[in-house]
Amino acid sequence: MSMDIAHIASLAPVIPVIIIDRLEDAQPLAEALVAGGLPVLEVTLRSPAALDAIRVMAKVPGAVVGAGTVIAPEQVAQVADAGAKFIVSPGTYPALVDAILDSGIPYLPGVATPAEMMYLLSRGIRHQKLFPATVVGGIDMLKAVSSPLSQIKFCPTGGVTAATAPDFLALPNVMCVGGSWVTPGNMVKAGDWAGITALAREAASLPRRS
Ligand SMILES: O=C[C@H](O)COP(=O)(O)O
Ligand SMILES: CC(=O)C(=O)O
Repeated sequence: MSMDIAHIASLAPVIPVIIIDRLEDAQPLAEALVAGGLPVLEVTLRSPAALDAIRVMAKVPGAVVGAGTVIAPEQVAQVADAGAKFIVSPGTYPALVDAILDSGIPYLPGVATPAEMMYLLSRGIRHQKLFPATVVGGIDMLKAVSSPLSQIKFCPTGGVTAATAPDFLALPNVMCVGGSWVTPGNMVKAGDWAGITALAREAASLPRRS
């Protein structure tokens, strides 16, 4: 069954944003996050291992694995081939939107300004990622656009932490948040999967308003 982005975003309050340096970490990391209650995993195309990591993680029971840092139209076929269930981009532009909508893969595009939000609305995209959230206004930005652009639900990402995630999730126009705090590089390097499951469990228990 194919899932739309609203459904995927509804599966957990936090989407871990993951950089895989060693392919052998992919499976245990995905298992640790799913065990902690975070099934939606964004593997960023920022390392040579990323596409293979998506392939490996997609086989982990319960995981819904997407590709992040998709910045060029030609990457869409690559992530589709790897089995990505959704696509995230840090920003957006028409040729990228065209390629991703054509692929039929659920899309969570990054936006930083009302103009970009409105452009995406004009393309029928109501679920958007505010990025880099804390740099472009964070909570204040989300509150400011909540009335004029009330159709949009956001996944703020970039600078969100365990401490600030509850404030974002309390906003009515926030569906979930993204962040790397549940996959600290030192814990991945050390293979501290139990520690990552504990972080994921905390994140998965965060209440959200919408
Ligand atoms: O590039 C940043 C990722 O999207 C996540 O950001 P973060 O490390 O601030 O949580
Ligand atoms: C920032 C992010 O989530 C991305 O690179 O797609």
